Amino acid sequence: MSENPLEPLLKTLDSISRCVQTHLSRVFVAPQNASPKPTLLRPLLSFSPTPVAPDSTTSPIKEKKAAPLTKEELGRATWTLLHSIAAQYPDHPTRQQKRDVKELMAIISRLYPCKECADHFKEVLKANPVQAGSQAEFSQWLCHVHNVVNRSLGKVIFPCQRVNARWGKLDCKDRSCDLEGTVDIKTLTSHT
Ligand SMILES: Cc1cc2nc3c(=O)[nH]c(=O)nc-3n(C[C@H](O)[C@H](O)[C@H](O)COP(=O)(O)OP(=O)(O)OC[C@H]3O[C@@H](n4cnc5c(N)ncnc54)[C@H](O)[C@@H]3O)c2cc1C
Repeated sequence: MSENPLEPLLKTLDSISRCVQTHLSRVFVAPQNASPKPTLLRPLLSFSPTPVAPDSTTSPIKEKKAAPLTKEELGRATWTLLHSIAAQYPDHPTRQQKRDVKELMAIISRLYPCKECADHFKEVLKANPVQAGSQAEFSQWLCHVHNVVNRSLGKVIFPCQRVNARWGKLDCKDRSCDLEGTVDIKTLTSHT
């Protein structure tokens, strides 16, 4: 069996490291009867020939095992984005914002990464043209088309009067996430 030629050296360095660690812990760290945390006593440099597993209690990143998204996960994420856009949509959108929202729906119906869903959504849009004259109108329209998709999949119909309770404005400090729309002319005249 071939042995790593550096093995004896690594073992020696490891023993030295442990000796120094024990000595320093007696002199500097451990008061009488205290049981110091082992992590505090870990040597700054370890020469252990076997790799040390990362400490799961202190490692900040816990990666999810990579796996392709399912159609359902993609759907939930997309509806979350769309209902959040609707919740943040201004009460008095600009002409550009109205155009953008129509374009967004048209793009989703062409590029949504599930072909059968995209094709079905094209039909849904044809039968239900986008209504985005205000926040209330757009969020109700979106709720309705989501229900059309729900119905086609045999899912429960969502009560659209509860859409703002389910998808309220984002929790951003001082409403800093709100989109700016046009100035409300009625509000302006009532202040003059
Ligand atoms: C544009 C689009 C088209 C799709 N087309 C298809 C398709 O053809 N075939 C297919 O298999 N899948 C399709 N999907 C995916 C499908 O709609 C669901 O997202 C998926 O099946 C997961 O469903 P879910 O029950 O977890 O809740 P989802 O339908 O994803 O809803 C997420 C959450 O939104 C809330 N919600 C539900 N309904 C409404 C509503 N009407 N208004 C407001 N909030 C609501 C509920 O709290 C729910 O938990 C499509 C998704 C999108 C975005």
